[in-house]
Amino acid sequence: METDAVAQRSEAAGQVPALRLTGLHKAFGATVAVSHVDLTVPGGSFFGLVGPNGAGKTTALSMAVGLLRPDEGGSEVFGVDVWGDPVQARALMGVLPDGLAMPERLTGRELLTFLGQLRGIEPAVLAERTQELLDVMELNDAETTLVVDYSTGMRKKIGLATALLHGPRLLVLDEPFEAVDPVSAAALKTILIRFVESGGSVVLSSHVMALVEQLCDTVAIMAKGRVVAAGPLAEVRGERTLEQTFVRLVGSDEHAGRGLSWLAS
Ligand SMILES: Nc1ncnc2c1ncn2[C@@H]1O[C@H](COP(=O)(O)OP(=O)(O)OP(=O)(O)O)[C@@H](O)[C@H]1O
Repeated sequence: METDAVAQRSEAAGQVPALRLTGLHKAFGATVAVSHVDLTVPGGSFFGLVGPNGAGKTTALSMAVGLLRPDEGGSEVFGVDVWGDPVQARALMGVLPDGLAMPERLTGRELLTFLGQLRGIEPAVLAERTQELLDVMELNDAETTLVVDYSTGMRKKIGLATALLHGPRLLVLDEPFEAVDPVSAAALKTILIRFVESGGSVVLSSHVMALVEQLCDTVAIMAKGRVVAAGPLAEVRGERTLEQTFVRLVGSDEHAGRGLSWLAS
């Protein structure tokens, strides 16, 4: 299904999309990373963005949330222009970017407290949320560990905690499960499912098709900077698995299965 059809369907249902990208375009020199992408994430959906390495997922999500200025096009969060009204747009969303930059010489609790204070969250509410997030993310044992000394998976978890802290309506998560151990991943999945069940919307990018199939109700497949399929999961994959659909649309590597013969010799 074309993404315009998704937009028409959600508008017909009287819903403002959680995220709407229109004509987003970005080139780095001669490399077109994202090519005039239109994408609609319906409110209340659990949206998975998949694509091979270099497809443009991180670039598209960075522009969507206001971290990277597009060459052309725009992004709206619940109808709020991300570039026109960044303060309101940022209040509506929580973001887990790829390659997180955050104050690192703080413990997890100090980091959440500091960011919560910056966001003007009332002290008692902030203390309660911080404790709850550290509990749920199982970061309590690392009470005295500075974020700079966290493992990659722990950094993902504290990053997700900072994204959730102000109670956003939309979460935009770039590879949230990368390097996260299975036990922590199960906890993160539960948090995200609960978030969507309570009315929140999630957009996540991932390479792991099984995970996207398990969690997401709506998906988009990107390749070479373009969206090649988008819509409800069941419509995009049809009778196939998402992985089969992905390989069919994106194309398998013609070199796969051949070459490197010296490895077996
Ligand atoms: N800052 C940059 N400078 C130059 N080229 C860039 C920059 N950021 C991204 N690119 C290029 O843009 C293209 C898209 O990259 P992007 O990181 O958005 O893809 P991706 O789908 O997130 O990939 P991956 O799954 O490997 O993380 C790639 O060709 C990449 O090399």
